[in-house]
Parts: sequence; structure tokens; C-alpha cells
Amino acid sequence: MQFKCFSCFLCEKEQSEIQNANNKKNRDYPWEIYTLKELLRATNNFHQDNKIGEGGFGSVYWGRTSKGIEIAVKRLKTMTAKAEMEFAVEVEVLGRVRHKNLLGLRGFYAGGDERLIVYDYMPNHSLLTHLHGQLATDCLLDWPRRMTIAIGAAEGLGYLHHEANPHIIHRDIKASNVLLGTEFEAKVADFGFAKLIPEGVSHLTTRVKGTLGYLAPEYAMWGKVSGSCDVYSFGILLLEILSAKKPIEKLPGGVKRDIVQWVTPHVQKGNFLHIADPKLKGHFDLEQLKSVVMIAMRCTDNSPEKRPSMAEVVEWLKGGMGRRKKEIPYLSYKTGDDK
Ligand SMILES: Nc1ncnc2c1ncn2[C@@H]1O[C@H](COP(=O)(O)OP(=O)(O)OP(=O)(O)O)[C@@H](O)[C@H]1O
Repeated sequence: MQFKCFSCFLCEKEQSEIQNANNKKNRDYPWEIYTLKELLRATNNFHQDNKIGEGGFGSVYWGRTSKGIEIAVKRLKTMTAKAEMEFAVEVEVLGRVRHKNLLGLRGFYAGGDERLIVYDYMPNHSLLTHLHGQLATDCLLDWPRRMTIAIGAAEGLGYLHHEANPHIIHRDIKASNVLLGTEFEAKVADFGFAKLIPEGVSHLTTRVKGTLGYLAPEYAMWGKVSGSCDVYSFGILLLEILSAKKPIEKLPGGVKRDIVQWVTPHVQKGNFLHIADPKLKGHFDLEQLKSVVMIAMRCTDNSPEKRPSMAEVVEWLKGGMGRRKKEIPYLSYKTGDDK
């Protein structure tokens, strides 16, 4: 799917040409252009009861199509150039990828001031809801689920970095952008800030987007964006999955502490038991926990060159499960545990 300009969204004729081209070339990537009528009917006229949540882009509504398929419809809040750009990037990027750990795009509608994006509905909400939100007390994320989510999100991101053509940098990896499917499988979502990286280009310099607490230092300071920025954010996410701590915490007195500052002394002293989410009540595999913490430490290295690639992270996460610590080559980080 290649959009020539944003006006394509406004022109019915162009939209149908795009769809025809898409249907011919991309049968494995099925998305469609919906009519407004269809989406109004599916969401009961965007009824308040259908509203699932709200983000920077707008509100998200649950719906059911005339074929009985459950969908989530994201509705643009205000029509600004910035919002229109996010809409275009999201549709453009998500329309060209397909992976078991990426949120599936079903299609979109664009007409007048209305911009709607239609996704697969994720019945188990976002990782954020389970770690810090309404579902946190239900403790539905046991240890095996957390590990499966970590590996799945890493695989989705690894696909964007290494297999998508051109490669894609997500730029907003965080707990609210990892949605959970029927079996709690991870689906990386929200591609509004994504960047397509031309062949042979290692990094770009851009205006900083993304979310405080997850931003790699070189990106936050100089706008230098590369795949390593996603790796950094993913490292923060890993620590969050293990500990259910927020990426940035406000201490009494108003001082802010980030999750890496919090975890580092525990790692140095070998206090791994203190890192696990207390809601797990001790039901976790300590060796796996150590492995994942060490992977997160590597991902959140201040120097982007020292961070692993997402391909390595996937391999390490998969390899670390069920292997003894001494056999894992990446555990070169000095810990109190090694004394
Ligand atoms: N496909 C989906 N299925 C189920 N729930 C979804 C889906 N897409 C989004 N949501 C939910 O809708 C809410 C808003 O999502 P949205 O992506 O707009 O914002 P966000 O990621 O929470 O915040 P921001 O836009 O600031 O990054 C979130 O609670 C999210 O869990």
C-alpha cells in the first residue's frame, strides 16, 4: 500500500484504486476501506457504552461488523495536520506488515473530517491495564504468561526491525501499546510515530516523539533515532513486566526515579528476589527472572552501540528460558550474584 499524498484519503476514486491495487498485489494482507455507515452501525453510532478507551489520537470503540466480527475502531479526535499525519503513518505502516505479534489492521475510513482506523479487537486489553490499571488486582498475568508476552512482543519488534521491507522503527514501545489477544498473546500496536528506514541507513535525526520513561538517552537528547531506541524502550518494558513498577516513579519529596535507577542496586547486590512483582507471590522461576533482568540491563545500556539487536534479544529470551545461567553468553554484566 503506497499513499501518494494525504489527499488520497479524501478522494473516493483514489481510495478505490488503492484498494484494487492492494487486492491484486497483496492478498495475504487483507484490509479494506470501510464506509462510514458500516462503522456507525458496528459501533452503535460510536455509543459511549462502546468506548474502550482514549489515547492521544482519539477514542477507541468496540464494534461488531455485519459479518459478526469483533473490531476496535480508533476515531480521530481533532483534525489537525499532526493528527492527519499520524493517521496516514499508522495506516501506511500497519497496512504493509503482518505478523502474529503485531496488531492486525482491518482497514480504515477517511472522509470529510472523519478519520477511522479499524483493527482486530483485543479482548484482553493492554499490558498497561494488567500491570498498573483496572485489571492489576486480578493478577491475570502469571509468570508463564509474562514470559510469553515478553517473547511475543520481542518477536513482533524483531520482525519490524529485521524482516519488514523497508525496516521499521516503532518509536513508541510501551505497556499501553502492547495489546493482549484471546490467549494473552502479545500484539504490538500504535504505529502513528513509526519510521520507515531506507536500505543502508543506520539512523535518522528527527523530532522526538514517544513517551517519557521509555526514551533512549541519545534520542531524548539529540533526536538520534535508530533500531536501538526501540531496543532501549523494550528493555524498560521488560523490567516493567517483571516488576510491575512504572518506568518513572515519583518518590516522596517529589524526586523522580526511573526503573533502571531502581533496579541497578538490586542487580549489583544480587537481590533478584526484590525485583519480581510482589503480586506474583513468589511464583516465578528465579533463573528465568535473572536472565530477563540481565537482558533488560543490556537493552538499556546508555550507549546505543552496546545494546543488542532485537534478533539477539529474541534469541536470548527464548534461550534463557530453561537454560542454566552459566550457559548463557550475554550474562557478562557484573552482579553481586557472581561473588
Ligand atoms: N485493537 C484494540 N482492541 C482492544 N482495545 C484496544 C485496541 N486498540 C486500542 N485499545 C485500547 O484503547 C485505549 C486507547 O488506545 P490508544 O492506542 O488510542 O491510546 P494509548 O496507547 O493508551 O495512549 P497514546 O495514544 O497516548 O499512546 C487503550 O486502553 C487500549 O488498550
